[in-house]
Amino acid sequence: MRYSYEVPTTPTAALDMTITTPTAAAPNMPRIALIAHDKKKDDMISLAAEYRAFLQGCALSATGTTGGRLINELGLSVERKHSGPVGGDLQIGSLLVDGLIDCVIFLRDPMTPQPHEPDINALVRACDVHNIPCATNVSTARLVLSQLMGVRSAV
Ligand SMILES: O=C(CO)COP(=O)(O)O
Repeated sequence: MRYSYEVPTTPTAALDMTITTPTAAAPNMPRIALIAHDKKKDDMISLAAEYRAFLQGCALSATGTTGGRLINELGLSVERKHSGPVGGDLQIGSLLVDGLIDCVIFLRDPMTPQPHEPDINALVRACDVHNIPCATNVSTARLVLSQLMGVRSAV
């Protein structure tokens, strides 16, 4: 099977290398990573729109393309890492291992092979190793975000 993602021959020209710096998280501010595969990006935008008011009060990190859409379409403030296929998942994993992520919303596409499957597995494994909630579908994401919202409004 051929993957649809092709590594560009001139990386700086073809890859969006605009990486944003970390959002300073206030104490008790939930730090959430948002990642979606291409066929799940519309779902991510709908989900984030639904929880936009809450997410505006969170420190958000995202892989490149997902982050770009969250910024451009919803006006959210997002620390944007590289795109997933070129290491963005690993960058999110690194934040997580350093204790800088409280929750991962990772809308994976189970129907499409990904060229960076090992990176995806590494991130999900890191969530399990470090006992970080990882929602991989919209229903679970709603449960996790609603729970975080409830905890936050109870503080
Ligand atoms: O590939 C991804 C996750 O594995 C997502 O990366 P993008 O947000 O850059 O599309």
